[in-house]
Formats: sequence, C-alpha cells, structure tokens
Amino acid sequence: MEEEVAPPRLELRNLSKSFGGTQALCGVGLSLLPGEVHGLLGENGSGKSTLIKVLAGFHDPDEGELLIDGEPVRLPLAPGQFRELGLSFVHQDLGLIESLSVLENLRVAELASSRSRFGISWRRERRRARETFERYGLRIDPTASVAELKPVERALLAIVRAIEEIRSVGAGQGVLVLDEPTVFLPREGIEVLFSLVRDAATAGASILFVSHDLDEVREITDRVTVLRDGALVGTVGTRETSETTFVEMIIGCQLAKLGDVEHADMTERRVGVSVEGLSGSTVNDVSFQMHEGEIVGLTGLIGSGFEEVPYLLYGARPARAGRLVLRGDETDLTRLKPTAATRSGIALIPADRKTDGSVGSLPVVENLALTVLDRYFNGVSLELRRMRRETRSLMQEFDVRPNDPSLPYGALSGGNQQKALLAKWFQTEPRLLLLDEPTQGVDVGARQQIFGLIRTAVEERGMHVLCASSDYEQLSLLCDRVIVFGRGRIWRELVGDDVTKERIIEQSYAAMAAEVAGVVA
Ligand SMILES: Nc1ncnc2c1ncn2[C@@H]1O[C@H](COP(=O)(O)OP(=O)(O)OP(=O)(O)O)[C@@H](O)[C@H]1O
Repeated sequence: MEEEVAPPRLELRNLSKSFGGTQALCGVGLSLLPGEVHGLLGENGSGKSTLIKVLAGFHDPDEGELLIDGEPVRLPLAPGQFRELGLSFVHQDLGLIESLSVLENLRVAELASSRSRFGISWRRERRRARETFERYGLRIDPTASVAELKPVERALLAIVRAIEEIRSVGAGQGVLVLDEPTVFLPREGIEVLFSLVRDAATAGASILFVSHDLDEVREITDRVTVLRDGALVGTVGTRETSETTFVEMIIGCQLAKLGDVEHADMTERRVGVSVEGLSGSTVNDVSFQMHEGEIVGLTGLIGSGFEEVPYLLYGARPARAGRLVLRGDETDLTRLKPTAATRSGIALIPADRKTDGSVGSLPVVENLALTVLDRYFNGVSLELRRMRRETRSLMQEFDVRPNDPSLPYGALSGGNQQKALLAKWFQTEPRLLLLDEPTQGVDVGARQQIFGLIRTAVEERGMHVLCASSDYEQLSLLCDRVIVFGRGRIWRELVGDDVTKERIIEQSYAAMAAEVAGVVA
C-alpha cells in the first residue's frame, strides 16, 4: 500500500508581483514542510520581503496561488487573515509599538481582537508574561516600555511574540516567518533564537528564515530556496550544498576572491584620533587611539559596552566623562551634540536605519543630497540636474539598486537602503567615520564591495574608521586592529595576524569568562 504523503504546510505557486516597472517577483514557487526550517536567500532586492509581504496580506500579487495544508486560500489575504491561517511574522522592523509596554506588545493580537482592554486582568497577564519569558530563559520586564528596551531585547520580544502566536495554533504547528531576525542580535542572542527556532520546529511548526548570513543559514535550515532578480533559482537541501554553491546561486557567478586580507600593524603611524577617559552607561574610563588610515573594530558580547562607543563619540548618547582629540582638535564629550560632531568632521552610521533621519516618502536623491546640499547651491537656487547626476553615480559606486535617484527611498529594499546610507555619509568625507554594524542586511556580494570602498576611502583620504560590530567575520575582513570589550572596559587588542574571526570569538568569550570570574576590573 502506498504511504500517504502529508501536503506541505504552506505552498506558494507561480507568484508574481510588480511595482510600476519593477518586477519584484516572477513566477516563484515555494513549499514549507511541517517541522522544517526553510531558508530564503537572495541578493538585496531579489524579492524576499515582497514574498513575505504577500503572505502577510500586505501586498496584492499580480498572479499566484497559496495552499495551506493542501487547501487553496484566496489571494490577496485580508488584513489579519494570516493569523487564522496559523502564520506569524517577525518583519525587519520588528513591528513593535514603542509607546506601549512589553506586555501590551506581547498581547497586541488579543488586544486588537474582540476582547476589550477593560476585560483583561493585567495582574494575571503580567504573571503570564513573566512565566512566558522565563520559559524562554529571558529576563525582560513586562511592565517596561518598549522604547526603554535594548535592541537585542526588542528583537527577542518580537520573536517570542511570534512563537507564542503559533503555539496557540493547532498544537504549535503554524508557520513562523522570520525576515532577517538576526541583524540586531549579537552571537548569544542568535543562540537563544536558534534554540527557540529548533524547539518550534520540533513541535511541528514550519519556519521560513530569511538571512544574508550564510553561516547562520547553513547552521539552522534544512532546505533553502534561492531567488535572483525576482525569479526562483532553485530549492536545495542545506546539508548537500556547499557554501560556494550557495554563493553562486545567490549572485549568479562566483564571488571574486578578496585576496588574502593583510592586517598591517598601523600602530607605528601618527596618531590621528585619541579617546580619553570615556564613560557612558556601560563603558567606564575607556581610552584608545587610532592611527592615520587605520580601521579599528570594537567588539565584545552583549552588554560589554562596545556598542555604545560610536554613539558617545557622536554625542548621540550622553557621555558621563571623556575627551576626544581629532587631529589636534579637542572635544569635551560630555557636552558634544550631533550637530557639532558633524561640523567637526565626524559621521555616524547607526545600526538602526530608521534613526538616521532618512525620509521614506522622499526620493533617494533628496535623502542622499541632504548632507551636502550646500555643494549644489549656486547662490540663487539648487542645481537639481547636477544633484541628480551625481547622486546617480554615487548610487552606482555603492551598487544601490535600482539605480534610480527619483525612486522613493522607502521603495528600496532593506539592504539597498543600507548601501544608500553608507553612500550618503561617505560623500561628506568625514575625518572620523563611526559605523555600527555597517553591513547588516547587505548581501554577500555587496558586502565585499562595501569593504573595498571603505578601504579605498581610508587609504586615499586618510579617514579614520571605527566599526562597532558583533559580526566577527566582518571585523576580520575589514579591520586593521580589533578592540575587544568586557564589562565596559577594554579587555584585549588584536592586531596584525591576530585579527582573525577565531581569535576575535575566542577573546570575546574570554572577556566574558574573565568577567564571570571577576578578573575584568
Ligand atoms: N513598495 C514598493 N514600491 C516600489 N518598489 C518596491 C516596493 N517594494 C519593493 N520594491 C522593489 O521590489 C524589489 C524587491 O524588493 P524586496 O524588498 O522584496 O527585496 P529583498 O530581497 O527583500 O531585499 P533585501 O535583502 O535588501 O531586504 C526591489 O527592486 C525593490 O526596490
């Protein structure tokens, strides 16, 4: 007797969607089996988010079919219908409401449903929320407002909420869609996330996992579907597919070899930047120097403090103490404001694109030219044509796709927004460029290009670059020297041949172990 094969939990057939002249998806098919973790890969702008937004009922596709447990479901989905179908999402922007508490965000679906807010016993809900977090091994206060949470806590809250939503569906057999959930997470956060994902899959859920990080995708997924330019390249088993094959599937050719990254010891060069006695909310009395043309990485584990340094040096967060000397000019960091920082040649590219001040509804050209408007002012008016021409060539240099300066900034895919942001600040030719996770959400090909652009700028213009990141591979490819933090202090500096992914991981964990043992002062 033939064994009956269960239908996929979710299946998409022949899905197409265009926006004006852009064909974002073209005849794409995808199936998610019960209990599988399924990766969705593709370059920036290849159509991943568009596919997810069709599943969330946000986009009306031009064509396509959706089947849940083998049963056809009409597209487009009505608002909120995804919940009834057992789907839950963590979008790139996490979808949390800042002004509400953790608890209210956790129960937002129930609040939005017929149950009135007044019928809810908040005391019981608070207890339930605490129990929920405990079950996931997290320490988040349900009464805190989301605005007060650290980025990592926000990401974990959004993820826990999504998992809880599918747990309430048919014994946890729903579909969990994670759109680049790891970009805000340092390694320990990723480990928590992966164990949550594995548990959900074991309980029978299907997980769609979007990420640009091939190591993560290879670690957590069973199968992977790759998109290129809105079309399906193929679906493959993760274990049977090498990293090189994945890269070829994603970019359509082999990745040019970066060449051996040389980590020259620049510490003999002239000092261009000096940070002295810097204290913030976690960092305490930290001092370091940067040499001319040097790219310095800052890293460590969650809470080690490295992540606040770029913001303190830009005046975006208040420093308790500290002095910055930039090519002889001295600044009291306790008084520094971002406008003054920009005036003195400091630029900050924050990890959270939304806080950069870019306006989604305005064209890319206006967003990009904002920082250098005076260059286009001829005394009477703005030279708009030149502005558009130069923006187009800047977009080309940074591989922002599509290369159309008149497109609304918000219509660019997440990774292309990140590239545009780098372009925007690079053109100001800052003396000190502060980066926080500069290539999050950027695909593997563009990432390599961006590293090249940063290197060239540093060599040709003598810029100083400080890069805070918990992407150890990124640090090893980009930086000349990496400073590892533990408990708000500098734990180790890695230089020359020591700037490898393995050494950075080892020292970040060593800093934590030392912290636990009370070695770090
Ligand atoms: N609302 C929109 N209006 C116009 N074009 C859009 C819109 N949304 C997406 N696009 C375009 O559709 C294409 C696919 O974008 P999508 O966001 O799906 O890519 P992605 O694969 O998720 O990219 P990333 O990895 O950078 O997040 C891109 O060219 C993008 O500019």
